[in-house]
Amino acid sequence: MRHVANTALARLHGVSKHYGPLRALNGFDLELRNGELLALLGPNGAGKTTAIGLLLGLIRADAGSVELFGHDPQGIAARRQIGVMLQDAQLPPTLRVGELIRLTTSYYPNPRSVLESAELAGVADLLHRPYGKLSGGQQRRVQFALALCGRPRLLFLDEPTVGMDIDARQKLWAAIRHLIAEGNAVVLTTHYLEEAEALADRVCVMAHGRVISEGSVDALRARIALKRVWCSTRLPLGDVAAWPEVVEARSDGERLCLSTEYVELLVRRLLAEDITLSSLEIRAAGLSEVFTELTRDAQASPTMAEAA
Ligand SMILES: Nc1ncnc2c1ncn2[C@@H]1O[C@H](COP(=O)(O)OP(=O)(O)OP(=O)(O)O)[C@@H](O)[C@H]1O
Repeated sequence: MRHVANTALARLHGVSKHYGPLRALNGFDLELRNGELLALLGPNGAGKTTAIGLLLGLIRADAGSVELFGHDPQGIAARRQIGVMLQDAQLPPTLRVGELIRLTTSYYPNPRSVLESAELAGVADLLHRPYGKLSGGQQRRVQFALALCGRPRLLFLDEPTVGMDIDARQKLWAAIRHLIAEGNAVVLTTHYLEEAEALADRVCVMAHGRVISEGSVDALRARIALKRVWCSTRLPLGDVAAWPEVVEARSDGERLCLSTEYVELLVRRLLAEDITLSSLEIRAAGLSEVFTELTRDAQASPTMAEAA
């Protein structure tokens, strides 16, 4: 992992945000640090976009403090140091890609050239095309070019690879890595767990407006000590599921998948009780399984605040 300077570029502290009776953020804390990629994960409605909207000064918090480069996020000095790619970007459809990039660079004091921006985002071949005539994935790449063209110190990417095919996604990941290597910071929201695994220095899992876990991808995975033991066995699923070593048991039709904290004990017992046991495989939990387990408890929490 890269060395990441521990300097906060932006901060949400004790932030709450309501939409009517709905509490989107609830005493939420977040710090964005220099030179790091932070992935914000969480199920739909967790509050990721709301957190970004606050940092961008698009909405105001009901309580708590919000800082962007030490200032109010609505100040122009702070805004000139950020690049943004939101989910609901609305851009003039008749403008050509090159014109859009040129217009956006004009807001920044030290922008990249139009060509450099377009090349980094993989849209150099689209410069003369009207934005409205592009495919959804191409439009997302143009939005990425607009986010990076101002040479921002901090980029906000809200689900940047939605609608992109695998090739486009890989290219965008490479471009994001390039920006990080240049020393920029990125905050990324995503539903693609492999995206967080591929890019993130730090992962913050949100559910119901709160942080439920924060750390490196590895640390996150280590939080769930459970291992998965896969095997083909003639032992009935119901019997194995009742063993004290087994937390959860399921079958994919061919093999059993057993979740356990006690791998050695479980494997010993399996082999002792079924000498024909085969296709044995032990796996650590993937981030997607960790994510599901972390959010499961939070799902039970209420989303509606008491009427104010
Ligand atoms: N302008 C709004 N008016 C009313 N409710 C809103 C508004 N914006 C967001 N919400 C609600 O606030 C909660 C948090 O929404 P938010 O968009 O921040 O979640 P998210 O984690 O970004 O979700 P997703 O992954 O679906 O993009 C949701 O319940 C959402 O319906």
